[in-house]
Amino acid sequence: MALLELFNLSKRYDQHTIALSDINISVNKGEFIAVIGPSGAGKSTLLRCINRMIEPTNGEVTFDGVDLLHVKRKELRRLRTKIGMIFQHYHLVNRLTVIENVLHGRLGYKSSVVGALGIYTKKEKEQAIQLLRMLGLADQMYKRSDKLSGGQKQRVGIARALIQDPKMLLCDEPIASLDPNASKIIMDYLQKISQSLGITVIVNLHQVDVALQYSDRIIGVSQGQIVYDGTPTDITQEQIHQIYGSDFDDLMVEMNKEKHYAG
Ligand SMILES: Nc1ncnc2c1ncn2[C@@H]1O[C@H](COP(=O)(O)OP(=O)(O)OP(=O)(O)O)[C@@H](O)[C@H]1O
Repeated sequence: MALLELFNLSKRYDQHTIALSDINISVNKGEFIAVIGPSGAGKSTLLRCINRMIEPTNGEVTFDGVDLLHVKRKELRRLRTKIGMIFQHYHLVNRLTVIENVLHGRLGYKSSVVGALGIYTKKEKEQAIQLLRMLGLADQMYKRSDKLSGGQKQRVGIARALIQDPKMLLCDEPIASLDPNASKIIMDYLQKISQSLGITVIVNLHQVDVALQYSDRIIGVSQGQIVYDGTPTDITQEQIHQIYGSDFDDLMVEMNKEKHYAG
């Protein structure tokens, strides 16, 4: 059985903006999927419709056998703990320490009172420490989060998502604010997490070369529709051109620049 299925998923923001139309995707456990496409194609909307951060206009989202669009609030909250989210701008609480930010990932499991008091079990704290060690942040645990580099902040974001004990991670442009070195570290961690923990990863990316390098499957989105769904080895230059349309030339210039910097 697929872990996630989208049937005819559509999102219309207003009369003139159809961000997604009739998206159909079936995702298996452990898959590493890169969603690529030009700016405004609908990548963010797609990711956010999956966990209902954005309400889809039509269609169905089935996650782990449950119809997500018709569950009650409480059940949605429970299911969302199984879907970790990673953001371009990290969404950390700056004045809190690294470990406190990671523990925030447990809030979905707690009543609002217990959560507001910052009460966490010994087991949760041990798990936070273990995750921070795994992500190379053992020395940073008690630092304020705003003292970290971008790449370190994103690793805190990953630890916060993992402490939820998720079955799937949705990553919305996780490396768009990072330099190539930090980007590589983050992508390597996401790949390792997917491979060693069997967690499904869906990642929106601007960088086609990164998508080709890391994913098992590429979903190309253009003007709210899927125009490619297949392996990175099968995708042709023409298909990349079709996905990016008039942005294709800029993309090639960017890719060449990155190659140049990488030596
Ligand atoms: N809150 C909103 N209200 C109205 N229109 C929106 C809203 N959010 C996004 N859109 C529009 O929906 C379309 C898809 O946007 P979306 O952000 O999903 O694209 P994207 O592929 O993630 O782009 P980018 O790569 O630039 O982040 C765009 O035309 C955008 O202008």
